[in-house]
Amino acid sequence: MTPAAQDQKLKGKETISEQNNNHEVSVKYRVTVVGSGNWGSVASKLIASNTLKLTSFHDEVRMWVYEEILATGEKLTDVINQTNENVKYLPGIKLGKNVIADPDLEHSVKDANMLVFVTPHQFMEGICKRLVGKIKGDVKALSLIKGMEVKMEGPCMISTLISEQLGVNCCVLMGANIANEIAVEKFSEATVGYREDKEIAQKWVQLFSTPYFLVSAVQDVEGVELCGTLKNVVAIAAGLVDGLEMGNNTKAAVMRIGLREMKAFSKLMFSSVKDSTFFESCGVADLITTCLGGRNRKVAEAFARSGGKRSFDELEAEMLQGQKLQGVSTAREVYELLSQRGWQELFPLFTSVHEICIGRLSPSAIVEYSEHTPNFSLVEGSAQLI
Ligand SMILES: NC(=O)c1ccc[n+]([C@@H]2O[C@H](COP(=O)([O-])OP(=O)(O)OC[C@H]3O[C@@H](n4cnc5c(N)ncnc54)[C@H](O)[C@@H]3O)[C@@H](O)[C@H]2O)c1
Ligand SMILES: O=P(O)(O)OC[C@H](O)CO
Repeated sequence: MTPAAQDQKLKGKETISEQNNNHEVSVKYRVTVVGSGNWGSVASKLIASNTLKLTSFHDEVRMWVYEEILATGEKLTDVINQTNENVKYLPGIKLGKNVIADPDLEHSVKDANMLVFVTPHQFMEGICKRLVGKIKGDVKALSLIKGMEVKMEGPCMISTLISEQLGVNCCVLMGANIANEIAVEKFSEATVGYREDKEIAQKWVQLFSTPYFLVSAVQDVEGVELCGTLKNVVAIAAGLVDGLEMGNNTKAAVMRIGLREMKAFSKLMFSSVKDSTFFESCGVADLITTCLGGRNRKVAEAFARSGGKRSFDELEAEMLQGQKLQGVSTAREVYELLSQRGWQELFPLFTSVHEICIGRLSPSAIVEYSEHTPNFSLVEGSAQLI
């Protein structure tokens, strides 16, 4: 049964039982979105359109905003609540009157039983620390965050960070999802990754699905999350290729090699990762859209055009007006894991992206073969490891 049909059935039940003065619908979920950047704002809009329609959710969607003062001197939160628009991160789009911006993190989550996390990944450790002991006992979490942390024992996915620090079930939602396109309701797909509880995954599917946003669920949290995370490194490579004006064949080659490295790396880190996940929206589709139209690609192109003379930080600040890249830090994190294991040569694309980002190699090294630069043909070696 589709989520819409499920809810229709639920609504039917409620009407009938209301007439009988016997409510069958007892649980109403309250949703808070932690994060309000470009994707955070679009996610709030999607959710808010559904909570109005679905009887098992409270209408109001609370959105935690990392407060900032705009050039006008006004607080971003006040402007969002007055205009119903995130004028900084998603200008021109109405979020829905039932989206309430809240600058107080602890206050924004206190009544929620469904928490959607969508901030740049580097801020999540601090956010989780602040939330310990501040959320309800029965909370379910969903991470839309593409990124990971590196610990002594290996990669720590953001969903694991959330689960472990807050003691909650955490699913993920990733996909070919350039936020500005979904904001204007262009058709897209997404993948929910879940661990064991299919019912919880279906609740997330229901909360996000619209006729223009098709969501499906797969039982592979790490696979889905690693796809979303690692494609940002490949997007940097694609942007470098664009900046070097190498053309479509080269870009396609970089995408193919990148996909192989994504799969090999994911399966080496988590043996549970499924091959089929790479054919979902979170896999090959996200890789394609990011390499064609994402922010990582755009800034990497500018970096290559500057001959590597301008830093990613400088270009990010100039070109993205407060939005954040995830690919450069993810390349560093992946490199750390590869170095810990002595695997750099098995992942030449991931390795060279990091070395280019830090200025150790020139941007053109992404397509050069020499004894001093990583040899792409070795990518076959990484495939043999799995
Ligand atoms: N934008 C997209 O198209 C898109 C699509 C899918 C997934 N994602 C992923 O969603 C996540 C969030 O990205 P986004 O696009 O919503 O954000 P963004 O890059 O547009 O905006 C940056 C956000 O970080 C906030 N911020 C700045 N400093 C902070 C701090 N110290 N603590 C907490 N927050 C701070 C800003 O207020 C802003 O909300 C990322 O992991 C990204 O990869 C983005
Ligand atoms: O703009 P990017 O490069 O952060 O990519 C955006 C989304 O992840 C695409 O699905």
